[in-house]
Amino acid sequence: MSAGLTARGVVRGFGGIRAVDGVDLAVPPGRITALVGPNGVGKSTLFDCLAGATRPDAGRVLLAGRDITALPDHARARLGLARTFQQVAVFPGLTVEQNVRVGAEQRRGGTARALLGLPAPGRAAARAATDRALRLLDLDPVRDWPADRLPPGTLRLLELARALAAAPRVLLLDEPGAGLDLAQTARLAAVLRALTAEGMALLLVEHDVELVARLADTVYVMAAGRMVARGPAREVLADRRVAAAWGEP
Ligand SMILES: Nc1ncnc2c1ncn2[C@@H]1O[C@H](COP(=O)(O)OP(=O)(O)OP(=O)(O)O)[C@@H](O)[C@H]1O
Repeated sequence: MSAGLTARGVVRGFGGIRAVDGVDLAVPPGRITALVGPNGVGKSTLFDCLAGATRPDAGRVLLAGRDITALPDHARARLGLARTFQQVAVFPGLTVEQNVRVGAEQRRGGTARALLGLPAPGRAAARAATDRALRLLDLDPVRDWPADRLPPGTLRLLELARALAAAPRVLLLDEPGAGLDLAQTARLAAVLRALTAEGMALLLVEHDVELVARLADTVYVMAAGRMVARGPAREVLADRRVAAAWGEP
């Protein structure tokens, strides 16, 4: 049984297009895995199959050895899988702190308990998880701001903080570096390293080659729905064929 998240032979088509065409991928604990490739090669579709936003036509997705292929995204979240979105998704009317608190509540099944009219247990634990996530992403100074007043880079960090407050075992990040300034990128890199040191399994879909080179342990390269290369970041990124597939000169 392999820990972390694993895809085996995943296929997902749209009409006549096989967006993902029989893909294997491993996202092990304590490592940063990156998925790269030019636009339109199937990265987001594979990401959605892993996160549970869409179902594969064939193949399996395993979380810590358990087959989760048929589970919807919210059931996967309860098992310790969290994700962020390419188009940042936060609650604009809530404050930064309230947004992160939503993530912390998910970790305790708080939404289900609230629906049943039961008192929320472990309120202190949720508060502690919220505070930690806010601190990690340097969001304390803006914790009372409405989310819709944040600049794009800070919004992205907020989305990450909310995912982290749920204390996931596996975290899927869709373009986490997009829109960040240099200081925010450095903060992101430090946080992701710290999380993997604690044993979290991380997958990044990322266009920023420098960020991938700086962070990733293992890089997978997709082209036309298939994996065309995978291996240690330094080797894969130095490969000319990979640079060509990625659209580099
Ligand atoms: N909902 C959909 N309906 C029809 N076709 C789709 C759908 N989603 C993706 N596709 C097609 O599947 C292929 C793979 O798209 P996908 O978005 O997964 O690629 P990508 O590598 O993530 O691209 P990008 O880097 O631009 O996000 C493309 O040809 C795309 O047009």
